[in-house]
Amino acid sequence: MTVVAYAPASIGNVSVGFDVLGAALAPIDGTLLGDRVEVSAAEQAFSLGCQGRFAHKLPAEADKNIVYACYQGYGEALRKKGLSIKPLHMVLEKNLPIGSGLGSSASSIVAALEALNAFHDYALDKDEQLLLMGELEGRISGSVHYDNVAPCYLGGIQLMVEEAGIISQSIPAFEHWYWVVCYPGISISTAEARAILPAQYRRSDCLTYGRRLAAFVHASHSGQEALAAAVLKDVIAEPYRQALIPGFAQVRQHAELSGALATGISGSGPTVFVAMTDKQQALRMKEWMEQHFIQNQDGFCHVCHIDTQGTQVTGQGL
Ligand SMILES: Nc1ncnc2c1ncn2[C@@H]1O[C@H](COP(=O)(O)OP(=O)(O)OP(=O)(O)O)[C@@H](O)[C@H]1O
Ligand SMILES: N[C@@H](CCO)C(=O)O
Repeated sequence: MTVVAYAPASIGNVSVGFDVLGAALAPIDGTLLGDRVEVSAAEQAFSLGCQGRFAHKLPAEADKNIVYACYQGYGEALRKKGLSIKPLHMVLEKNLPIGSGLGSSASSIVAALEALNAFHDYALDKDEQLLLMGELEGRISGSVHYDNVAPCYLGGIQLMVEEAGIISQSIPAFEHWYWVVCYPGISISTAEARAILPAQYRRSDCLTYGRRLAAFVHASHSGQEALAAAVLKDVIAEPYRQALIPGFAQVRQHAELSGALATGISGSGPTVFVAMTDKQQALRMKEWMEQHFIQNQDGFCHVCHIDTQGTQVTGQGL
């Protein structure tokens, strides 16, 4: 038996919701922008293979790959239920660059756990899976935050609730918005991009953050597109992180002149997103970013819609 799971890239924070808002991405040209993991039956307890465009950037030792931690964490969760993990071989197809701001580790974690769970007849329920995904993501970035794993797993735009036994719930997305996402090719460590943020914020920033996030969620539910776009702004991370991203100010300036709804940093960067409503404008923005923002051969740009499905078990071999 062989199972393959795909898990999409995601935009953490979506500017207005630091650590509590995340959106899954689907390129409009049908490209699969996310990692895939294959699980198949084997003789020995565990082995891991890696392939794909960014496999050479993964840690050399298999036990340093987050997929190995997923195997261990999943086995532990099964043991707590009186079940045991089967002997298996895993293959990670690493399609997302590491330290990109596209939820690269989250994509590996979600694809690995979804494939493992499908391989074990869905022994864990969705909440158990999401809790485990958050814990594993926390091990890499230094703190548990679900804004990549939740949209990657569940799809859509997810709001982290983390109260009353609810981890995350989806909010409506403006279906006709185009999200132009551009990875310039350099890497930024999430842990380091978190370490440069202030430990405390001014009261006025806290009030602005709460007001804009509430307004965005309200506007999304009530279909007020202009209001949603107007409040897509970040006072928590962007003022401190934008200096880490060469060319960010120029992207924003060009996007504003090109009719963009908003520009922001995807997760902890360096990927930048530009939200637009016109497809031709979005395609032109992509071309401009390819020429002016990408720094090396690792960079890429996609025009995306919001991915509504989240992770998918495709059933085919890699
Ligand atoms: N399968 C994996 N995918 C991504 N990173 C991995 C994986 N396995 C181990 N790592 C390690 O985890 C760390 C990931 O760092 P970081 O959280 O900054 O990247 P990221 O998850 O790719 O970021 P982002 O969410 O911004 O895309 C790196 O040190 C990387 O070597
Ligand atoms: N919310 C996290 C996302 C990291 O991808 C951060 O901005 O640090």
